[in-house]
Amino acid sequence: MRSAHTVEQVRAAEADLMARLPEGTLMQRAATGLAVAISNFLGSTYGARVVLLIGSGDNGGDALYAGARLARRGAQVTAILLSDKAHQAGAEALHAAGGRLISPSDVEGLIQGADVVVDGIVGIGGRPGLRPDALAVVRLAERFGVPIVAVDTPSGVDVDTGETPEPHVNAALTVTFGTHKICHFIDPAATACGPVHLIDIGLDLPPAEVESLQTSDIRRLYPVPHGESDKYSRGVLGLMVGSTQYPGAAVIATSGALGGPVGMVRYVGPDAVAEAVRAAHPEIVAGNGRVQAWAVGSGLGDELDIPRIRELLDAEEPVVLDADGLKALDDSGDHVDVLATPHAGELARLLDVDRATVEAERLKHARLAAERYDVTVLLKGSTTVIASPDGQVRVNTNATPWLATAGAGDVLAGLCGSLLASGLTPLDAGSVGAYLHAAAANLASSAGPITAMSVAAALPEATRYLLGG
Ligand SMILES: NC(=O)C1=CN([C@@H]2O[C@H](COP(=O)(O)OP(=O)(O)OC[C@H]3O[C@@H](n4cnc5c(N)ncnc54)[C@H](O)[C@@H]3O)[C@@H](O)[C@H]2O)[C@@H](O)CC1
Ligand SMILES: [K+]
Repeated sequence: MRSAHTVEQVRAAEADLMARLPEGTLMQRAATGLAVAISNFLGSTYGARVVLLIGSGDNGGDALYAGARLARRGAQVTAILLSDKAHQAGAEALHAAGGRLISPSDVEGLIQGADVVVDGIVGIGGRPGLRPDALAVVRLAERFGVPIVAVDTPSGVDVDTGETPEPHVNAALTVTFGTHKICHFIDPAATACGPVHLIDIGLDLPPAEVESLQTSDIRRLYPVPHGESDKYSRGVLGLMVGSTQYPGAAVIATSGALGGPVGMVRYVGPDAVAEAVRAAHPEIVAGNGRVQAWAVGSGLGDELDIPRIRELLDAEEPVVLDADGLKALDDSGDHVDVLATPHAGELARLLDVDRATVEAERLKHARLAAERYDVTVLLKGSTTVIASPDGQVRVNTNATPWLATAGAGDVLAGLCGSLLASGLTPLDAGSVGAYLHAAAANLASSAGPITAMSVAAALPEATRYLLGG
């Protein structure tokens, strides 16, 4: 599991460790890792032209010490001082190593000729936005296509929320220390980070508020059948999806469900749709019967039956509630067994705000809806946020933009239903489902277009690969 801690948690852990170590040890650990990461990014350090953007705090200190290391290995390092004060010992170290320190005037030629710009403007002490001098230099780097390596966080983003209300750095690589910060996982800031490289500086951290699954977590959580398993004990999923208006949703969601761990799928819906589902998937059983979980809502269109869905929500079995089905959600009941899977527009309707607000503040709104409706909310998007009513959050960051295609949500609903039916909690089902869905999309896509059905078809192979088969 990758963890993202809040600034407050990081500061407390740093203070604790610093009290036990000689002064400056942590910054040296950070700067050493940063210098190695920049070297690797550059490929060759000797003769490389490195420009450091230096703010007033320790983030600039990290950049200055890393710059000194690079200068000693033959790089031409220039630090642009963007504040009246800069980390003094760091500035002295850079000077002693042969680096230059300059003011931000007349730097166009310097930036144009740089191989890399290192963003040491602000880190976890930063507020959103960039001051005019910093913004001007960052814009120059963008104009000349010079890659920016961000120290700890891309300056200007909101570190604890992943929001980007003001101008900020867009990094080609972010090198962070001790633990991930929330902005590394949650869009739009996560996109501004580029790939994130974590350097261990020995912090002892409390449990994280925000986590992101890795392959080892999929192996730990996936319900792999064993010798005693039969189709019932593996779980039976009931699907109430699709309509005569949208029969394709039923076929696609069924593909997603059958690509998951469930032992059997029952389809409940109009006869004509059941026929279409059976034609595509002869394995399914049509009609009501005992199930361990439901997936409800995708493509119901005008045939949405709110009282029937509310009956399912009130029953014992856990439910994935998708698309049109979300209209049945009310904020009065106890829905802890429900995994709601809205996109930003649907979540906006649930919270009576506009879609752009949800997209700009994804973590906040996923948490708000989880709390208000007492459900686990899986907010779909480039980074998918899964928030449970008890405050735990998981984020999926491995999706390909090609996954933004019609029917992909139906696959996810079926897959998450399959995971719920085989016994996972809504938080685990949502986070494992989002991970596998993205992994299958990556496999099917190989950087090209995909269809929802090709994503569903790639689920077994992606799962086999992740489980180590
Ligand atoms: N505390 C520690 O032990 C360690 C800290 N490290 C580094 O220290 C950083 C935190 O350092 P600081 O607490 O000094 O804070 P920063 O360097 O992030 O910010 C410095 C100051 O900049 C000002 N500021 C805030 N927003 C701004 C903005 N938008 N534009 C311009 N100036 C702004 C504030 O006065 C703030 O205190 C971390 O991100 C990390 O890079 C690392 O060296 C690892 C160890
Ligand atoms: K930074």
